[in-house]
Amino acid sequence: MDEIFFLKNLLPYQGKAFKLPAFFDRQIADEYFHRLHEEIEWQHDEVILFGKRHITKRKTAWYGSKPYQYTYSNSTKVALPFSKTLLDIGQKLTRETGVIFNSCLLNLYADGSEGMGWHSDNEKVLNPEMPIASVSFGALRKFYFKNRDTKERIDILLEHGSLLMMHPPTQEHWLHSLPKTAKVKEPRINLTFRVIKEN
Ligand SMILES: O=C(O)CCC(=O)C(=O)O
Ligand SMILES: [Fe+2]
Repeated sequence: MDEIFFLKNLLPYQGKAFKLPAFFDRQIADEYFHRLHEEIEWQHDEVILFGKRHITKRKTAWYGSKPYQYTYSNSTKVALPFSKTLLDIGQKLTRETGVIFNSCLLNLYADGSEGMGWHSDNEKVLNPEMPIASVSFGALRKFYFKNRDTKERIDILLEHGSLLMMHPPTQEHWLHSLPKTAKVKEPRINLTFRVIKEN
């Protein structure tokens, strides 16, 4: 699979991350934001922390080309079939990157009071040789990488209509997070297209 070779690697070592700030032009990105907002079966996540059930503010959804199961924080989701918009976006990703993504995790952040803590996308079900493609619509938000060993932090911005590609071995060495911020009052939708291992 080809990397987008003419872009600068955002990570100084132990990984590869590339950003296309305007993967979708403004008008198409607006249209996708609205379509996804309406079309996707958004649900609040249930997480169990120290034995206590919590409902997250952030809304999520899990889609795929097969009913793949996905487990995190003690809850298992079964993928819904790719919607029209997700198929369109997935096809464009395949045209531009050569990768066939078979699943997509979606997050809807109502405003800057919602974010995502430090983690890496290294679940066992994912094919570790394949990149993860992160597409963002809506509010401009900061996104951080942090190296597991050196703790070095790399700060980037994820624009409306942007694509962030994270290639192996990024997930092994770098955590990422979406920091909360009081400045952002608008919603944002993020899609991470992934490749689930086939047995
Ligand atoms: O919203 C984002 O940009 C990050 C989402 C993310 O890291 C994830 O879904 O694993
Ligand atoms: Fe992630």
